[in-house]
Amino acid sequence: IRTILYLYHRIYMDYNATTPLEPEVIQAITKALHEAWGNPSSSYTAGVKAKAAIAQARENVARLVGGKPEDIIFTSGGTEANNLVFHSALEAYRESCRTAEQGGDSHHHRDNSRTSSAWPRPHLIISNVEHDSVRLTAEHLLKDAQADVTLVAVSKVTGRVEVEDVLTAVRPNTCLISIMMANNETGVMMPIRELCQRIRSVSGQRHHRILLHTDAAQAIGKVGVDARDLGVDYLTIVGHKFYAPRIGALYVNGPGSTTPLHPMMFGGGQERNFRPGYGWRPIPNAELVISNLPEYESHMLDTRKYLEERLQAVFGKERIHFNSHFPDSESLPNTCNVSILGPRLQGRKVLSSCRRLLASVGAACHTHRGDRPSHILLSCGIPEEVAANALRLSVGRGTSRADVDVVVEDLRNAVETLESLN
Ligand SMILES: Cc1ncc(COP(=O)(O)O)c(C=O)c1O
Ligand SMILES: O=C(O)CC[SeH]
Repeated sequence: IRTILYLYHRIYMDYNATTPLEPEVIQAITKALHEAWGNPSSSYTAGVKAKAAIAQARENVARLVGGKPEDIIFTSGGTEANNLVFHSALEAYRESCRTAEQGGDSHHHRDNSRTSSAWPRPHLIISNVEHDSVRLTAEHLLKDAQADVTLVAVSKVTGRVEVEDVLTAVRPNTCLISIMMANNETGVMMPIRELCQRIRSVSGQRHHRILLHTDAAQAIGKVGVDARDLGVDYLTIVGHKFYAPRIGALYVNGPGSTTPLHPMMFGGGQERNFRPGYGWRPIPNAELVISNLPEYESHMLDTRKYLEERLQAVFGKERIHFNSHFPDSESLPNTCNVSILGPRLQGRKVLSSCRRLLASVGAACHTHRGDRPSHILLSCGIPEEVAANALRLSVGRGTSRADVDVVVEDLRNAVETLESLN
């Protein structure tokens, strides 16, 4: 029975969409639910234990991203963290306008009106391959006439944002540049460190500070992430991408002092009033990544390379197009975006014909787009008929070469079935 079960259990290769909880994390959560259920503000044992669990988690997340515990603000997830960055950047811009209007006397009574019409609207710069929680936030602010927005197109040669293109987009009223650290569909990594260095080199003589944010959701747990080495002001952390609970956090370099941070909600003072309310707090899952990242990274890279070798061996190099291969770009170790060429092999059709493989054709939040090819791939210069056949295969810490063999055989059978249909 076990053999039959094994032969027919599914193989998950959609780790960029979300990850399962590590058993150790489930145990830690269960223990916390039994013992540290109190209100962290309460002085009795259950509350003291809850407060200690949060402090430990904060310390671990800070170590995970190269920050200090006081730099970590827990949120409900990456979407909230990204929205908090945009909200804070606009508030900071309005404050700098008000201060300038009052002759630079920041102690003058605050004029609570919005930025006077004398000042241009704040300007935001994002890439054209951002996650929807960045793209749609910027789109809303544009439609609501709260900000001007520039989408910097990724290079169709490298699949990544080029620093010069971002610099060219900078205006006197630019207040935020938000570029993701790694793309969730292609796995291509963006030149965040170089971008921050170049922007800071031109920021000195500006009236409006340019705040720098990277959404590191897809990078954490796969590659090393060091916010201070990158030089960002904000960095988004998403728990369910590295086997942690569905929570998020925002790294802020000195929240409310070095870097502006303005709450979107008001309440009981939690998170130093930057993000009040008792959401679920992560169990110190970050420790696993801190201790094991080199092994995780090398294992995922080995598995992905093996997957790519087997795909070419089974289908032939001429029938396989790797949509995540850009010669001059770094990419995540675990992501293989691949198209099996052929008029009947659209990605969704192939996946629905598979009996074992669980994967996606692109971002989970784009499933409403139906059979339209991914705009991310089209933005990277992938031809439409190739993008239509895309399969996003993202391996995890535990994906084995045996899993790869099963998946490639499953794909071979699916393609054979689809191509035999008249
Ligand atoms: C790149 C990226 N940013 C942000 C998010 C949103 O995070 P959350 O699902 O915690 O809101 C995700 C995943 O869903 C993501 O892949
Ligand atoms: O890329 C994914 O599937 C998660 C973000 Se929608």
